[in-house]
Parts: sequence; structure tokens; C-alpha cells
Amino acid sequence: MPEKHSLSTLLVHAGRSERVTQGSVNPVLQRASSLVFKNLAQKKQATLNRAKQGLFYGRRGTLTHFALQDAMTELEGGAGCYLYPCGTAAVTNSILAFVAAGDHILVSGAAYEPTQEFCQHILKKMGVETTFYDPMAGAQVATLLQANTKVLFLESPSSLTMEVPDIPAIVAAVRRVNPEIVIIIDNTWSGGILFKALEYGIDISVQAGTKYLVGHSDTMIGTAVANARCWDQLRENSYLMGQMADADSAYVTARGLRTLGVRLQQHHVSGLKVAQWLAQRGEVKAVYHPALPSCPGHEFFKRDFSGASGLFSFELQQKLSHEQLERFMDHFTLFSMAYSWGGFESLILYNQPEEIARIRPNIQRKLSGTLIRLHIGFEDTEELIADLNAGFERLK
Ligand SMILES: Cc1ncc(COP(=O)(O)O)c(CNNC(=O)CNC(=O)c2ccccc2[N+](=O)[O-])c1O
Repeated sequence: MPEKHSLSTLLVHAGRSERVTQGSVNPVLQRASSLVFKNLAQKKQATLNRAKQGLFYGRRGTLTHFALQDAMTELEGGAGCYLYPCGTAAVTNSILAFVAAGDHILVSGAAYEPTQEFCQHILKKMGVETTFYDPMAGAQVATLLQANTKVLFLESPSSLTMEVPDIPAIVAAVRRVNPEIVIIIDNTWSGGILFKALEYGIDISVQAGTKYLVGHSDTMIGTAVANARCWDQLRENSYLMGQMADADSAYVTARGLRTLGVRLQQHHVSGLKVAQWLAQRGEVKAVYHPALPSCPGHEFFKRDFSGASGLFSFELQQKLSHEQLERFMDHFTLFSMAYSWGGFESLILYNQPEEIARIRPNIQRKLSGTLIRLHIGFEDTEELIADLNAGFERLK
């Protein structure tokens, strides 16, 4: 086990062993399907070690994948890291590894919409039942446990509406009833840094590496770091599902890790500055930034997170008409309208209250105004604020 380093040192050195770098600073870029065995003895050894970073076959990974896996395992404090082609694949295959027909799972009713749809459409036809819980229910989530409940799926903060659940209370209450349950979190917003999931009794920390790990909006990848209890089952089930990432994406993601710490620090500073400006605007009903008291679960954020990233939302006083939306959304100069987040650029998306309500039938909290989601990048915050101010001017 590598010696314990501070975060900044870890992000520079993790995943850069002599084996994977071959003398360069960065890992080698080893693209492969076939990996050649010199002789029968080597083939036998590689086969024995195929699940333990032996160079066996492309789908098991190459030195490039091993470098990223080592770095993520060290960063999130697990027993191993599996790589997937995207975040959604990491979410779905992490759940699939631990369920069978007739099982039941608990999933946050405010989780990323495609995560919920996977449960409603794919798991359902496989005979796995899902109960969506209110992320702000705290320990009461345990009352939803059934004898056949195998997985608890968390996401913090919630997608779009940004609630921060009381994870220690939920984990403690659920484990008291069912100590063997597998607890998985979508930990994408924290980058695996701002919330140390496995230190809170969670078994698997999943990330859409597409976001902060890559940090440049040009690669899609998913990661899942599991503890010793769950690693073998996650790895072998994901392998049998044919899950893997390509070497180039693994290389780019390993490179992204080197600046992850400083990038998240800047996202925190810039995001909070913009959020605080929005909080004093008359057009804004509430800002849902975990570091602000106006965000549900702010007290849990302060206790459990070491900082904020750059993604947050705000609710307008009014629900904008389509014509108003076009006037507001279509003329930003610095904010781009696009899916995904976590890169160096600032992004903006909107959702109408009824759209949010439709995908969250089990959630008490309802919105009345249009919800705007921002990802704050590295542009000058005064200029970002001026861009948003111009947007509000267009609504007058
Ligand atoms: C918390 C979290 N967890 C997993 C994923 C999926 O990652 P992936 O995009 O690499 O598969 C994401 C992807 N994030 N993407 C966005 O937030 C943009 N919106 C969407 O992707 C979205 C939302 C609702 C319905 C459909 C989509 N979509 O574009 O697929 C995520 O936010």
C-alpha cells in the first residue's frame, strides 16, 4: 500500500510507478487488443494475474489503464478502480454487479435522470424493483428497506436541485437494519476529493470522469472505486459485461488528475463568487449552491465536504415563458448552452418546474420558478457576472 501523502502530493505522484511510466513522467500510452506472451511460462503467469494488472488482453487493460486505476484507487482510498466508457456505464454496471432478479434497491429520487430511467426501464425488465427515496429523508430512508434490498444508491449533491443528503445518518440507519447492503454513491460533483465517500461507510464511489477528472470537456469515461469487500465482485461482473475504457481516454484522464486539485479550488472560488452575486438579485428566488444556507442540506455540506466544485443552480422568482427563455438563454457571450459540466468553460442549462416535478414524483420539495443550472469555469468572474447581468437586463 503506498505511504499516505497529502492530496497535492498524491495528485502529482499517484499512478506513476516505474512499471507504467517506463521512465517517462507520464504513463506510457499503450493501445492494445493483443498482448504478446514471450513463452508459455509468461502466458501462464499473465493468465493467473489477469485480474491483478497482468498484461493479458486489451479488455483487462494495459499499462495506461493500470496507471489511472492505481491513481484513482489511491485518491479515493479503495481496493481497486474499474474503468468504464462513460459515467452512466459506471453507474449502471456498479448496480448490476450486485443485483439479481427478485432483488430490490433504494435509489435517490433526485439522482441523475438517466440513472433513474435505467432503474425504471432496464432493471425493471430484469425483475429488479426500485424504490426512489427523498434524499432529504435522512435516517427515515431505512424504513423503506425490504428483506430483499441489496443496494442503496446515493448521489450528493442531487442533480439539478443540488440537495445535500445527511449521508452519515442514512448510512448508519441502513447498516443498522442490513449491515451487508452494498452502498454506492455517484460522487461526480466532488471529483473524489471534496467528499471522501469510502470514509463514510460507502462501498463504491462512482464518478462520471467525463466531468472534473478529465476537466476539459473532450473525453467520456467512468470510474468506480470499491472497497475490499466489493472490489472482486465489481471487477469481475463489469468485466463479464464487457465494460472497459480505451487507452487514450485513460491517458487523458490520468493527465487530468494532475491538475484536479487546483482546478477544483478555482471552481470553488469562482462558483461561490457568482452564487453570492446571484443571491442578492431580485430576479432570483433562491440559489441552490451547497455552500450557501439557501441550499437544502447546507449544514451537511459544511460538515461532510471539504469544499465546493463549480456546478450549482438557482431558481428564478418566475417561470419564464418560451419567449422569455429565448431572450434570456440565446444571447450569452461567455456561458455556453450544453450538456455535461466539469470543464474549464462556463455552461448554462435550464429546466422548467414541471420538468423537474415529472422526473421526481417522490420528492416533497417543488419548484415554482424556472431553474437555471450553471457550471462556473475559469473565466474572469466579473465578466461572468456581467454576462449574467446582461441576461437579466434582457428580461426587463
Ligand atoms: C451526476 C452525474 N452522473 C453521471 C452522469 C453521466 O455521465 P456520462 O455523461 O459520462 O455518461 C452525469 C452526466 N451529466 N450530464 C448532465 O448533467 C447533462 N444532462 C444530461 O446528460 C441529461 C439530463 C437529463 C436527461 C438526459 C441527459 N442527457 O444528456 O443524456 C451526471 O451529471
